[in-house]
Amino acid sequence: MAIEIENVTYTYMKKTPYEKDALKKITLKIEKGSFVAVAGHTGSGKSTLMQHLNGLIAPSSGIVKVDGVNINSKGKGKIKARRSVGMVFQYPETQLFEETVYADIAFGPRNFGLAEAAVDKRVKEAMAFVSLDYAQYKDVSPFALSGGQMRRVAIAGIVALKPEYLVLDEPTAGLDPKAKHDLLKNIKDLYCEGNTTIIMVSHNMDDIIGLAGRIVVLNDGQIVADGAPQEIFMEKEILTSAGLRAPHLTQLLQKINEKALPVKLDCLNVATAADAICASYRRRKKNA
Ligand SMILES: Nc1ncnc2c1ncn2[C@@H]1O[C@H](COP(=O)(O)OP(=O)(O)OP(=O)(O)O)[C@@H](O)[C@H]1O
Repeated sequence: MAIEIENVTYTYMKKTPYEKDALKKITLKIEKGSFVAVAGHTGSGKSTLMQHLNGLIAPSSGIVKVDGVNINSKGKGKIKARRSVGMVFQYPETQLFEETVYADIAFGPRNFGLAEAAVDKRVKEAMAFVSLDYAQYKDVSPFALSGGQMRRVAIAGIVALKPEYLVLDEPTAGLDPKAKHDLLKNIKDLYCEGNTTIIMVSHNMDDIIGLAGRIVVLNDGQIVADGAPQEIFMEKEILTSAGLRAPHLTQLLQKINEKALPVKLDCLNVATAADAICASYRRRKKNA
């Protein structure tokens, strides 16, 4: 089971002076159960690629399959396959439209034909996921909330659909540090529950470091790197040309390595980095 993108090309405004090849022969397989980050500079094609995953955009050429079904074909399985991919857009709060937080989050599950008791359960779970108190916020207008709270309502609306594949297009953009920290933690918890494959767009390697098991780097509509975070963070040239930087932890280890001690650079958290520094320091002392 996977999302498979095969030789996908997408051109905006074809046959006009503004024609733009946003994706150029992209081939990518996202296995069910994985957490994949998609990174790249602004305009590299990340959002365009994400919108292909649930059929919002059909490729100019190439194929997108979800669990083996071509989601742009005329076949029967297409709607079910598309529904298994939930999409949280960049600035999803612009898509809120109902009169209360409850109604907004309940809209999708109701539309899927769930009974009211099941809808209610989904709304409560989704609000807990985004850390919005049910009793306090359920009857509030989404438009009376802060930007960060509106974002959480919009994300809850997608989470309530329990998609098998959850696509998050820069979910932390514009959030304050606490809201960002909470949201990333909740995304991690959701992934750890084990039922959701996550594809998350981010410019920020510090957001990605503790989450994704794989990073795909886009540059000018093409995949320029694809691998485990430890491998990608070492690719200084590729990252720089894609307008990205290694996470602060990796940069710190690189500096220590250049200036003081030979340390392992592929540490993904502070605890393993501290162990690597201490081990190297002990070796040096022993050999002195
Ligand atoms: N509706 C559109 N019409 C014409 N060109 C577009 C349209 N949407 C995107 N583009 C162009 O396609 C290219 C890829 O855009 P896309 O939004 O996919 O990039 P991105 O990597 O998601 O950028 P960002 O990080 O700023 O969201 C850019 O050059 C952009 O200007």
